[in-house]
Amino acid sequence: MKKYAIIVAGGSGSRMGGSVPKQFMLLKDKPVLYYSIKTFLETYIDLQVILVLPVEYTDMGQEIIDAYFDKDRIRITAGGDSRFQSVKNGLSLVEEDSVVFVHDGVRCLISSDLIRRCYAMATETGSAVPVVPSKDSIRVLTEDGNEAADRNTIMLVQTPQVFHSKILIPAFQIDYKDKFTDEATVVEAFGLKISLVEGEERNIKITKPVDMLVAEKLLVEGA
Ligand SMILES: Nc1ccn([C@@H]2O[C@H](COP(=O)(O)OP(=O)(O)OP(=O)(O)O)[C@@H](O)[C@H]2O)c(=O)n1
Ligand SMILES: C[C@](O)(CO)[C@H](O)COP(=O)(O)O
Repeated sequence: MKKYAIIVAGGSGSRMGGSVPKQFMLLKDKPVLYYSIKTFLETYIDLQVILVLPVEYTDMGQEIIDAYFDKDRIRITAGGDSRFQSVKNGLSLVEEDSVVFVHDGVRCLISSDLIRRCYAMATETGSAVPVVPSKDSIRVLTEDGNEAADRNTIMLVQTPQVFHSKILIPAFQIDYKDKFTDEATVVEAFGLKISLVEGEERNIKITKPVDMLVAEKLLVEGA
């Protein structure tokens, strides 16, 4: 079946700061986004990338494609005001029944193993969402303070989140709600159960400056 990877890179990176959004910052002399695109294209030869970018950074994205990739395998579309809207814009370019990976462009340490694991689960059950356990203790905020929670009941969510297009496209017709921080929340609101897959600790989301340091170190060491 046809495979699409919607790589969402339409955000502004406000928590990171800097002169360009974090997806264009350099890690080992290449943009963060380069690594995410490369791993998907290398994992499956029949996969097409849909790259979602802030409209004002379309040219910068095109330069990355021209410099490193086969332009016939990548299409660009404009991001929206929310991650939800950016994914929805990407989905509008999905042309046929397919397996759709949605991946944060800033999770640049994604591995082919994880991509394949998610694909296997999604083709078996219709969905795949990678998660890792919490290394820290957890506390829940309550009306009168806070209380401990059992961390064994909590999992931290990553991307790629993978679904059949027949599920994801209709699910994204729903009206936006603040709780839609990822595809799993949207598909769940659509009434379906989510299948979890073992994620990877190194599949970090570059969010703050410290994450660039960690990613650089992991890339250098190939760890
Ligand atoms: N309107 C948006 C918001 C986010 N994203 C993408 O979703 C991923 C995860 O989002 P996050 O880390 O929150 O990125 P930003 O929104 O850019 O960061 P911040 O919240 O700090 O501004 C990123 O690859 C980001 O580019 C997107 O495509 N469109
Ligand atoms: C989708 C996500 O990566 C799951 O952890 C995450 O929710 C995206 O980041 P945001 O800060 O919620 O936009």
